[in-house]
Formats: sequence, structure tokens, C-alpha cells
Amino acid sequence: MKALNTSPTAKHTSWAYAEQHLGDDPVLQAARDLAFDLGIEPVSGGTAATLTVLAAAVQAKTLVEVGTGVGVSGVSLLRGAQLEAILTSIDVDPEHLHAARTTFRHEQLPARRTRLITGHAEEVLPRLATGSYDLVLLDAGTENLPTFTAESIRMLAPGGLLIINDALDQDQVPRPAVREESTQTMRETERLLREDDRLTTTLLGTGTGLLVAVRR
Ligand SMILES: C[S@@+](CC[C@H](N)C(=O)[O-])C[C@H]1O[C@@H](n2cnc3c(N)ncnc32)[C@H](O)[C@@H]1O
Repeated sequence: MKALNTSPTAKHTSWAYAEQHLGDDPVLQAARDLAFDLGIEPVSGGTAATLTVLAAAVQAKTLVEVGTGVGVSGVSLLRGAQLEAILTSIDVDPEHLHAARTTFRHEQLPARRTRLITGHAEEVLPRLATGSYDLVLLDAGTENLPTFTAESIRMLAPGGLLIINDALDQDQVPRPAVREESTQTMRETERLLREDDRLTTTLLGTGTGLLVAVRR
């Protein structure tokens, strides 16, 4: 049996290959240009592709996203979701939602497929129905992550997926000496999900890390 090659250079080359092998199409590339202008970081190419596959795997019809940004993650989710699927996407910044609307228009998504909500997710999520969503994506930093995570688990239907982006906190999580608050929050979130009997959880190295948990 071949030994696992954990040399940092080989690992990085493989990671970069996996990130780039699909490449961005014109819709996602235009969205990334908008993100650059606005100074926000959309999900990576590998993460976008993974979101599409995960949404397809659970045949998602009802999806929620916290952190619409410029719509890279939203388009990626809807590409894998069922044809009639509806994405509820929440962002606190109207300028970001405006950019996301442009991205959804470029994707030629009918307006009924996206429900965009301007607001603080910590206030919006408690108003969303319990046990009703096939997929929830969290991509809005760590400040309110414990609240977002608890609300998401409540909202998921049996078999539904919780996905948390940047779960490696820009590669800080594996470095024990790093004690930044955001890094500690991600470590703690990973532990809580792993120990939660209602969930089956894994951590993927895609992009800046994806925590993926299935609601039993
Ligand atoms: C990294 S960006 C999201 C990128 C997006 N997922 C994409 O792929 O285009 C994070 C977004 O979260 C939003 N955000 C931050 N805190 C929030 C909160 N408490 N409630 C709602 N949105 C929030 C920011 O305005 C920003 O647009």
C-alpha cells in the first residue's frame, strides 16, 4: 500500500490542482470581479464546485444562506439544487445584495428562485421555520457563528446539510499556537458539531475549509 504523502509542497500542489481544475465560467468570473471591487472574498472555485455537488446530492429544494456576498455561493448552490428550488439568502449589506442580484440576473435565474433578505442574520434566522430546510450555508464570519449554528441545526429537515465556510479560518485552525478569537470559535464549532448526536460531521480541506454536517 502507498504511504500517505503529507509533504507540504505536494499537498499544496494537489490542493491548488483540485481548486482550479473546473475553472470559473463567465457568470462566476464577473461576480468575482464585483467582489474584488467591493473588497469581499467569495467562496473559492473548489468550494463553489463542492456546493453544487452537495446541493445536488441532497436534492435540495429549500436552501438558506447567511452571507450572500456577490452571489458566487448562491449561484453555485442553485446550480446543483432542484429546478424549483428556492434560496433564501441573508446579508446585512445592501450593496452586496445589489451585486448578488446582478450575478443572479447574469445566471438568468427567475426572480422567484431567490428570496433576498437585508438584515442581521442573528435577527432573521429565528423567524425561519423549524425542520424545513434541506441545506443551510453559513459564510458570514465567526462573530455570531454559535447562534447561526444553533439556529441552522433547528431549521434543518432530517437528512438536511449544514455547511460552514472558512472552517479552517484561513489555515489558522491546525496551528495550535494560534489563539485568535475567530480561530478558537471555528475549533469550538467543529468540536460541537462532531459531538452532536443529531449530526454526522466532517471537515473538508476544500478552499479555506468546509465543515459539513448531515442532520440525522
Ligand atoms: C465572505 S462574504 C460572503 C461571500 C458569498 N458567500 C459569496 O460566495 O459571494 C460575507 C458576507 O457576510 C455578510 N455578513 C456579515 N455579518 C453578517 C450578519 N451578521 N448577518 C448577515 N450578513 C452578514 C457580509 O456583509 C458579507 O457580504
